[in-house]
Amino acid sequence: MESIQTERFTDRLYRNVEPIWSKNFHHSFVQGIGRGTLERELFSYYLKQDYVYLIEYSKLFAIGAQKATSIEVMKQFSVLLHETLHFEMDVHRSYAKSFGISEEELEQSEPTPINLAYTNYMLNVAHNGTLAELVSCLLPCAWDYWEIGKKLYSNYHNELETNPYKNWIKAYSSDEFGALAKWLIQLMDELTFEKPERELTILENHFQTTSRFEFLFWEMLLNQEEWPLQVQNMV
Ligand SMILES: Cc1ncc(CO)c(N)n1
Repeated sequence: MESIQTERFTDRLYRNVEPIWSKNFHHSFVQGIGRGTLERELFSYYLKQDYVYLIEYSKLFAIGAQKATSIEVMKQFSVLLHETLHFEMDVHRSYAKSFGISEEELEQSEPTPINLAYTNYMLNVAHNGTLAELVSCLLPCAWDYWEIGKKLYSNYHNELETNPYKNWIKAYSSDEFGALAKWLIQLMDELTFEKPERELTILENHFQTTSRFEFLFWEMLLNQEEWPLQVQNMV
């Protein structure tokens, strides 16, 4: 007799945001990274904005460890925190170094309104919501970047050696980065097992919202959407 495989919650999440993730992959900023044609100045801008994004994003892993109810889950969040601060942000730091941007300059980048809205949304949910809500917010960041990395690698691997962004593509398509995303997917399925629809809908909404923020982030980078009305600090 055939066993009936019920759909995992993360399959449903994936189906739900597929049109958004497809737009993310086809975004001209992302394709510019894949082809290696993205202007260096725009990539530098990305490095700075993404660096301050990652500082806030990595705090979600610390809050995840705090909200975990088992040592296994705590350990895994501490691995995610470590890997983000070291492995992932090292990619940014080494690109910045080769572009003549100091670590201090990276850290002091002023987040744009979209960047700030995105990290604040996630941190608000992380502080006030359940562990499942926290995971549903950060999952598109890890999972969609992995999808983008894998697809860029498979579409452009022939030209990779001459692509200035090859280390970025290699990092996000790597098995190491994939393993972190896969663990979060598995955790999402465990945390939602046999949960009522009313709770699942809330998670689905967070997942959609942060998937849309991913799109807005690429748009913001391409158009360099800064704050209006620049002000100077008084010294
Ligand atoms: C905006 C953004 N989303 C996701 C990731 C992947 O961690 C990243 N580096 N930046």
